[in-house]
Amino acid sequence: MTIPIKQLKLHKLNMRLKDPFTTSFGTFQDKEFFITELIDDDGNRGYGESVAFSSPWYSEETVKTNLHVMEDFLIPILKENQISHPDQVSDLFHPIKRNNMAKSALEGAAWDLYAKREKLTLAAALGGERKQIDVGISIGIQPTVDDLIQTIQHFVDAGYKRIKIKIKPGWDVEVLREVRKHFPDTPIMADANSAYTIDDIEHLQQLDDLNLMMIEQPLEHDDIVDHAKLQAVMKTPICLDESIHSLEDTRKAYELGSCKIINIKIGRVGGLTEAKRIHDFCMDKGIDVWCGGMLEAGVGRAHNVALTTLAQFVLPGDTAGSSRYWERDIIKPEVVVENGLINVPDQPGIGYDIDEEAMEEFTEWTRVYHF
Ligand SMILES: O=C(O)CCC(=O)c1ccccc1C(=O)O
Ligand SMILES: [Mg+2]
Repeated sequence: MTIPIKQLKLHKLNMRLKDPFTTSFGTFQDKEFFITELIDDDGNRGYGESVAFSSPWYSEETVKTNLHVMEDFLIPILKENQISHPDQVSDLFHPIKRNNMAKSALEGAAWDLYAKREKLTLAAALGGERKQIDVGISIGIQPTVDDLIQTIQHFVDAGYKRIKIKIKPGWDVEVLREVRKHFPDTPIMADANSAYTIDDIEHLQQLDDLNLMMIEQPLEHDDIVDHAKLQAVMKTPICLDESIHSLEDTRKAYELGSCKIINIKIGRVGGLTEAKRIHDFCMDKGIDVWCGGMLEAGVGRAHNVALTTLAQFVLPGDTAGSSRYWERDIIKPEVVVENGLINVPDQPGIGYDIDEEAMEEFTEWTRVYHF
């Protein structure tokens, strides 16, 4: 049955992180993003969240390009076409090249609306069965090694099931050696966010002694060829993040042997439909996957929780509790981690309500599009 979409609301929000978060390419303090709200004739509301950052450091998309592409191309496509299932949104957006985070912000709202209309949890609508998901945490580059050790201790005590440490040239082998000394048995991985080149092979090979779960995106964002060369000479599994935008990218990385693990981010791959396709391919080929994060507020976090219920998400992801980044989140209840687990909500759709008061506090403006 056609989903009778009546309105789309685009809310522009701005939220300050509790603490700055530093990666090899820069520091985040404020997060600006869009909440998309699709409303049907029966008054159901589906929500999505955009994940592009303000600057094109992680990928070429930004908050402003997301707005441009949504307003000038994607929203008109949604207005001109009828859909009965969110998979069709992905097909309708296909002629627009890339801009995956803009696509995902709208496709996510269509998935939530669809699930609510069908009275299914988003997890069930996607085919997920887990009732609880394992969570890990991503720790930014710290001022000193002591700060890092203390921060790790804090999150280990809180129950997080694996610790991801951001690295960059000058903050890598020595730091990780020290960390390993303090935490001999903790599942630890490193994320370089593309900070190295193939000339660093010998340097990176030193990480093989540290029993890391994996090293994430050591080389250039668009270089699956050199990642294959690196994987061939390292026993530590390589995980690709920035390099994977689609099922096609996944297939090519698999055929080249560029990685053994894939970090699936819904926004980076253009939405839940493509994320699920990548998941299914990885399941078929025996590639382990986990769900990455983009410093999301509650709506995006809820989408990540739902996706992680799929069977091949066998490794703890980066979807921490709301309080890891936010003083106050925009959903009720907030996402809570206990003993390293998040309970998957059992209400229809994303399964969390919007905290309207919090939304108002963080909303800069709202635009309404009538269908
Ligand atoms: O906790 C999160 O949401 C993920 C944190 C993280 O590692 C990250 C944060 C900003 C940009 C890129 C990345 C990444 O996964 O590479
Ligand atoms: Mg990463």
